[in-house]
Amino acid sequence: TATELDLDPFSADYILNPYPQHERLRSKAPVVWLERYKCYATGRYELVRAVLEDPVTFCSGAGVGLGNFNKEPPWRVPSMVLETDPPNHTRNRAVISRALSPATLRSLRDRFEREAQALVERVLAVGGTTEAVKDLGEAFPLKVFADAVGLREDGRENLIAYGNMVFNGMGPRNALYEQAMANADAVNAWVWPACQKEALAPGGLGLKIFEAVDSGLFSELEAATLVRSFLSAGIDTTANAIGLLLHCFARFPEQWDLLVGDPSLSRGAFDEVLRLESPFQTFFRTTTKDTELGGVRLGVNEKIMVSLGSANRDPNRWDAPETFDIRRATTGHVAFGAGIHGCVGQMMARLEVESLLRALVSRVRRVESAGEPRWMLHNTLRGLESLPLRLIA
Ligand SMILES: O=C(O)c1ccc(C2CC2)cc1
Repeated sequence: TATELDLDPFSADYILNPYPQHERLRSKAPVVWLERYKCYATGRYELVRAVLEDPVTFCSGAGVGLGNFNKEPPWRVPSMVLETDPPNHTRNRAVISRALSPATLRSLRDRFEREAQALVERVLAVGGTTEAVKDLGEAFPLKVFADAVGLREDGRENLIAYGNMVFNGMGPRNALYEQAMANADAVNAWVWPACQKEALAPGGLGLKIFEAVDSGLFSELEAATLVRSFLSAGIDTTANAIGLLLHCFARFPEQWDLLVGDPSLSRGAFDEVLRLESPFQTFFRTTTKDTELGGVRLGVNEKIMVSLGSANRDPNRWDAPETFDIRRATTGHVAFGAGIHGCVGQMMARLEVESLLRALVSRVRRVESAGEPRWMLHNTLRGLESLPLRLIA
């Protein structure tokens, strides 16, 4: 059976300084047993990929958090993409993938770039000091992505709260989970109506999903649930990624200089931020049979935690994994997951972040710290609670 490791990935100590813990996880054994959470865990790049790329042995239908839907009911109606397995997953994901087609993304680029430029000008107009998580990280996706989906303008702050419910809800029933769920009813009272056909603006991604209803593929309820996936996955993830990106450039100004000198490095820069910081830290899968991984025997219907954060810094896969190098060859990082559940919105995320990054690079010579950043305590996402910066034009 698996070697035990006394690790608490959901404790403040771990969250505030995860890297020594990742090293303990990788070096103890290929796969360990966390008695505290009664689940397996691995942080090794090769084994994380092996789990994510074998959805038959390691399924998503019992949830991708610590909670096992075979043992306890989920807090919300399961996602038709994230929390399903083939064949339903295949059919459902195709609808979302089609709505996020390259043609659709190309049609959004100008609007995203204009919004990014306007946002950067607003920050510079007040002297360049900014609370970057709120003013840039959250503000940008809440505007451009929510507009692209066709969401109502009022009440969009609920999307941040809902993302916290979705992602903290993937952890154990700890204080972070309970805090996130504190006003679940009020947040759900905004989110679910916002996913309905009559609430969605013409020409948006939301109504594209409802077109699949017209073709008899899905019910209205299913279409609304698919739209809910946009609201669940498309805001907090990107918001935290933007905060982490700005934090990286504030700490490594020579990398900013490189980018200012060659803005075409923007795409690689975003992927390197994702590899180094992994905004989405931990995923779970559930074993569908007795199996073995890395030579370790695993029982059936057990949860296994895969640490994306650890895999993206595994020294057996990456040279000098703790350095931030925007010219690094980042192909193969698992910040967007891997395999059939690999992030279906990653090209949207890249369009958003590159639009913002190019707007910043064209006007900002230096990204400087303007005070001590504060890390967010969160069961699943890695991000900053506060990031005071000064953008020097
Ligand atoms: O379909 C959903 O609701 C959904 C929620 C969260 C994610 C996380 C993994 C990025 C993905 C999908």
